[in-house]
Amino acid sequence: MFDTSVYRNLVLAFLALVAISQVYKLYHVYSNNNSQISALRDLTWSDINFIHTTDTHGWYSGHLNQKIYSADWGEFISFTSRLKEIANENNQDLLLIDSGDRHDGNGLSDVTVPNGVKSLPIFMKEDYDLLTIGNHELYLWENSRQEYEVLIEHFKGNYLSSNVQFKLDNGTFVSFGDKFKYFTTPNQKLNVLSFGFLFDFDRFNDHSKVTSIKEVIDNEPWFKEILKSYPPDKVDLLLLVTHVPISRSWPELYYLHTVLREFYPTTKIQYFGGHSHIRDFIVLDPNATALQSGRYCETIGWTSINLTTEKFDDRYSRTYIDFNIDSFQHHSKITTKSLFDTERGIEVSNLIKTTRKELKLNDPIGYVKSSNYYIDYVPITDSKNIFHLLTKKILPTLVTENENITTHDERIIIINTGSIRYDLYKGAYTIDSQYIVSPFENLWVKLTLPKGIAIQIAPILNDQGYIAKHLTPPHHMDDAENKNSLKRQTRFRYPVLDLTEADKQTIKNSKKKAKLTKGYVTFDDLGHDGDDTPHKAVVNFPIPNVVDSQELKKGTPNDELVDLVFYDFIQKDIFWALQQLNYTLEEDSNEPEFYSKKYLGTLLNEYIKDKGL
Ligand SMILES: O=c1ccn([C@@H]2O[C@H](COP(=O)(O)O)[C@@H](O)[C@H]2O)c(=O)[nH]1
Ligand SMILES: [Zn+2]
Ligand SMILES: [Zn+2]
Repeated sequence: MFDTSVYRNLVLAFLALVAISQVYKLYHVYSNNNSQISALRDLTWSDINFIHTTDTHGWYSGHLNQKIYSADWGEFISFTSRLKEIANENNQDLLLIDSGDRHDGNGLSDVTVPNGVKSLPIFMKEDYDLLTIGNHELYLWENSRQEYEVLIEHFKGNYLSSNVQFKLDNGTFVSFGDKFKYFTTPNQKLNVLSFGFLFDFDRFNDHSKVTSIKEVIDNEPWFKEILKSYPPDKVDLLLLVTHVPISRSWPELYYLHTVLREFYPTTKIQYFGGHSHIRDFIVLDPNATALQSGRYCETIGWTSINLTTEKFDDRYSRTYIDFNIDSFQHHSKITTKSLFDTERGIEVSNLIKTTRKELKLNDPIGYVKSSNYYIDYVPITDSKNIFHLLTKKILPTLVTENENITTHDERIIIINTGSIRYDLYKGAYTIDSQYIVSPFENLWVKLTLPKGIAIQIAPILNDQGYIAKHLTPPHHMDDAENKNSLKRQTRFRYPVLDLTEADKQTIKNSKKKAKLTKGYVTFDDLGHDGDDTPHKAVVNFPIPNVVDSQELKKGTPNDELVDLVFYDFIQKDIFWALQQLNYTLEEDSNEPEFYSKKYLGTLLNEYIKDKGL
């Protein structure tokens, strides 16, 4: 017989559990006293608030061996959902924005053909309000097609591109997404006019086209017509979602700004930038600022605007949020992980796990035992520098796959340092590590040159006079031109040249706090309190545009013929250097010959698998 009192007790016990869990939830949601995360700097909320990502390059699994960037895309989705809840409760607006470059740099995005097939559906689980295209969506046609057919289809009117076009099968060029968007924000009912721009990129595939911002403004009547049809009384805020560095040394946004100010003398303007992979915030004038939010899911950018205050100091805030769960929970004010996670966030985290398994991203190929190898935390000549490793050990293992070419006893191999994207960490080396270090599967090509000429190519490409923006690692782009504003650089540079006394004190203090983790210490136009987590600054040593591996014999004459091997990606630059040397190639050898398709990532794999590091 069924005993009703047992049933009643069970129901009561269940109800009691529900009640306890609700109280527990309320306590954790509203208490913010967790000592582990209380050292963080809080976000400043205002009328309108923004979460900005840029240059994610497929890092949706998070950084598996760096705790400070270890959250995954599912956790990011939970984070933004929690922030949206806060915004709605307070009748404020929160918009999510992405500035492009969504693949090339991680196994999750790059191991598939075409790359992005598995990672973009993960990226797309985030509800972006506005997004735009980066140059990495334009190197290869299949990536542009994917962008056009999958992303734009999914994000519909939120995908903005005012200066990039896609060529349809019938040969007509159409905009990548929409050229502009005029909308009203859900809570504050602000009228927003927005555009999407890419920097003046000239290496797009032949199914796409980039028109420079200047050309759009000067030669395409549609742009000014839009500005005229939305006069200042119809626009509370202009949003420029761009894949353009916001630095003052990059003129494109400043040209755009001058023109916008002719039409909107005092309207609030907010720029979002990308491409140079740094944290930065710039004040263009009292009513216009620009935010750039780093790279590789290391940073989430936050900015907020108070639209009514008279005081400039209260008008803007910006925060660079470290991509980890402590930061996310701190800013969401939810200290318990299980209460922080949303159903959708958990689903996406699970999707990442199963995709990684399917793509075998965690399977070890070999082990890096001896040391970490850094891009710029140690000087280029240090044995722990990755370029030292590549030029001394890895590149010499390259052999030609072309039986039909004549090779010579001596050889120089040149790589652009920008082709190496991240440090190589001690521990299991996987297919993921391969793409993290070296994602670009470019072809090796060869020229035959007199030794005296070949040895001068790398020094010419590294000469201060040659600002090879497309060769340099992205976050070093500003260095050459920005010598006078080193203190505004995203991390402390070495040597630090022109710091003020206050800056020096900050460095001293940050070094004193031994417990701080190493990471970004950002100097921007609002000071140096922008990083949500105070860090111990890391030192970044200078890196040249290119490095070379020289297999040369001592004493051979300068007119001895040698092989100069390089990626086809830098062919134009090699030819430019030859021109500087007044060297003319023989007519029958003025096209580089195919040398090998075994790109650097594969060479690194084979080396680690066979010999170990
Ligand atoms: O095939 C390629 C494509 C690109 N690179 C390097 O990447 C940067 C651009 O990276 P962003 O993320 O857009 O800043 C470019 O300057 C090259 O250094 C490459 O080496 N090979
Ligand atoms: Zn990028
Ligand atoms: Zn870019």
